[in-house]
Amino acid sequence: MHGAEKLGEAGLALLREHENVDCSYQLSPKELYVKIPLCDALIVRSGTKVMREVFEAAQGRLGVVGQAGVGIDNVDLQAATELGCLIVNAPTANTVAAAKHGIAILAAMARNVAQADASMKAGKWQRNKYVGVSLVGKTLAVMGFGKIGSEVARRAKGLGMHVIAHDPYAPADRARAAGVELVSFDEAISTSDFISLHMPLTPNTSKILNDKTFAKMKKGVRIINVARGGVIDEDALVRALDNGTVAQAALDVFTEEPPPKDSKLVKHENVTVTPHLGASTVEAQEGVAIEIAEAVVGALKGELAATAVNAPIALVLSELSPYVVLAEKLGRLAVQLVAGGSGIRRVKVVYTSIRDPEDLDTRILRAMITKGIVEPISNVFVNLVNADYTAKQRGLRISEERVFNDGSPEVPLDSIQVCLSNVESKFASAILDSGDIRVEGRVKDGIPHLTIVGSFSVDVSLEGNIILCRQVDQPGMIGQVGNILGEKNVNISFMSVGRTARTKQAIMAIGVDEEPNKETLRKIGKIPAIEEFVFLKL
Ligand SMILES: NC(=O)C1=CN([C@@H]2O[C@H](COP(=O)(O)OP(=O)(O)OC[C@H]3O[C@@H](n4cnc5c(N)ncnc54)[C@H](O)[C@@H]3O)[C@@H](O)[C@H]2O)C=CC1
Ligand SMILES: O=C(O)C(=O)COP(=O)(O)O
Repeated sequence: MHGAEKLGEAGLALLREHENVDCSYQLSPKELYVKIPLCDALIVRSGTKVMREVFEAAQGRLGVVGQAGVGIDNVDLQAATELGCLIVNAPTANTVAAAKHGIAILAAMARNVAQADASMKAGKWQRNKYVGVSLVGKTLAVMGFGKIGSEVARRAKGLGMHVIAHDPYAPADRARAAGVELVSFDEAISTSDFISLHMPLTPNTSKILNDKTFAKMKKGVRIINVARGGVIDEDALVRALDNGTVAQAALDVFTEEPPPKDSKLVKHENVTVTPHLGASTVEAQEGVAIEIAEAVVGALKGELAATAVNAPIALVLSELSPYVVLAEKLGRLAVQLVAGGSGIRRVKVVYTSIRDPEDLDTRILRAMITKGIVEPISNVFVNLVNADYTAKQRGLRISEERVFNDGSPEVPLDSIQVCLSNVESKFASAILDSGDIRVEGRVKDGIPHLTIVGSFSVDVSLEGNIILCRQVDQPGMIGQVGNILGEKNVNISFMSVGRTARTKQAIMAIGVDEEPNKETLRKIGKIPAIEEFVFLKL
C-alpha cells in the first residue's frame, strides 16, 4: 500500500490496521515507477497523474488505485481497465466543502474581498474602487447539477439568488424538488448573471466555455469554477475578461496546476483565485481519507467496491451477492465441460426473473460469468474491471436474454443459464440437441446450486468440486461411487441424481470437498454402468 499525496490521519490509521502503509509525498514519476511494482494499492489526490506508465510499471501487482476525492480525470481509466486495476474514489465526503468553497469565492468575488484585502495590506484605503454587486435577485446558472452543484444551488437560493441549472443527465424531479429549473446549455449561459461550473472534466466538457460560448453570455457575467480548470478555455476567458464580456471570475482550479508563474489569468485584476482548495477543510480531508481507506481495504479483500469507477456498478450488492457467486461458478463449470480444441466463441446467458429489465442490472453477473469462463483457460486474471474488455479481446461474444417468470418479487433472479454454442463437450450429456453446452443454476437459501446439466435436472450445491457421471439408471450406483471416494478419504458433501425416463439414463452429481487423485477417478470410470463422467473444479 502506498500513499502518494497527503492523506488525513484517520484514513492512514484505518489503513494501518489492515495493511503495510508507506507514505511518500511529492514523488517524481520516475520514483513512483520504481516503487509501484512493490505495491498492491496506491492512494493519490488530484495532483498526482496516474497514467498508463504507472500501470505498466506495476507489472500486474497493483490491484487498486484509490483517488481520495471525486474527480478521476488524473487517472488513465482505459489503461487501468486494460491492465485489470480497479479504480475507486471518494465521491461524497468533500461535497459540502467544495460547494461551500464555490459559494465562498462567489461571494468574495462579488464584494472584491481578495482585491480589497491586498490593497489594504499595501497601505491603501480604496472604498470607491471596491464597490461590489448584490447577489439578491441575480440569476445563477449551475452547470452540472450533481452532488456539489445541487448543494451550491441550495446555498445560493439561501442568499436570495434565482437559480437555474443545466445538466443533460440530471433527473428533472430532483431539480424540481430543489426548486431549480433545468434548462438548455444555451439558455443557462445566455440568461444568467453568474455561471458556476460543477461538471466533471471529460472529453465532452473540455473547454466547454470558449470564445464561442463566452460570446453568447450576458455582458458583465461572472464565472465561478471549482470543478476542473480544463472545462474553460483559459485563453478565451482572458479575452472575455479583457473585452468586458466577463466582469469577474473566481477560480479554484486551473488547466495546469500550479499554473505558470506568469499566468495572465491568475494575475488579472478581475480574477479571484485559490490554489485548488475546494476539498481542503480539516473535516472534509478526514472524511475523504476514511472514505477512500475503507474503499481500498475492501477492494484489497476482494469485496465489490460501491465506489468503483471502472467496474460495473455493484447495484443492490447484498441482494445480488449469491448470484454473483453462482454466475462465476456456472461460467467455470461450462468451460470445463468443453472438449479441448473447440474454441469458444458464443456464450448465451439467460436470466429468468420476475423483475423488469430496468430493475436488474446484469453487468456484474455477465462480468462474473466471463471470469468463470476465461480464468480456467488462460493466464489472464479477470476481475470486475477488465471482464468485458477481456471477453472482447478473446473474441467471446456474450449475449444476454431475459425470461419473465412469476416468482416472488423479493427474489431478484429465479435462475441463470449459461450456454456455450458450437463446441464439443467432454461430457456428451451436457450438450443439447441444438449443439449447445448448457448449465443452469439457482440460489437456494443463499447458496448457489447447479440445477440443470444439458437436459438433465440435478441439484447440487456449488461448494467444493463436482463429479458428474452419466449412468444407466439402476440401484446401487451411489453406493459404488461413494465407496471408492470413501476409501481415499474424499468427503462427499452433496449428491443428487437426475434422470430422464425416456432414455433410462441418469446423471449423478456428486459434490466433493477434496480433489480425488487420478487413480480414484479411473476407478469410478471403470464402474460398468457408468457411461461417462467428468471432474469439475469450482
Ligand atoms: N475544487 C475541488 O477541490 C473539487 C472539485 N471537484 C470537481 O467537481 C466535480 C463535480 O463533483 P460532484 O458534484 O461530486 O460530481 P457529480 O458526479 O455528483 O456531479 C457531476 C454532474 O455533472 C453532470 N454533467 C456531466 N456532463 C455534463 C455536461 N456536459 N454539462 C452539464 N452537466 C454535466 C453530471 O450529470 C452530474 O450530475 C468533480 O468531477 C470534480 O472535478 C470535486 C471536489 C472538490
Ligand atoms: O475531489 C476532487 O475532485 C478534488 O478536486 C479534490 O482534490 P484534492 O484532494 O484537494 O487534490
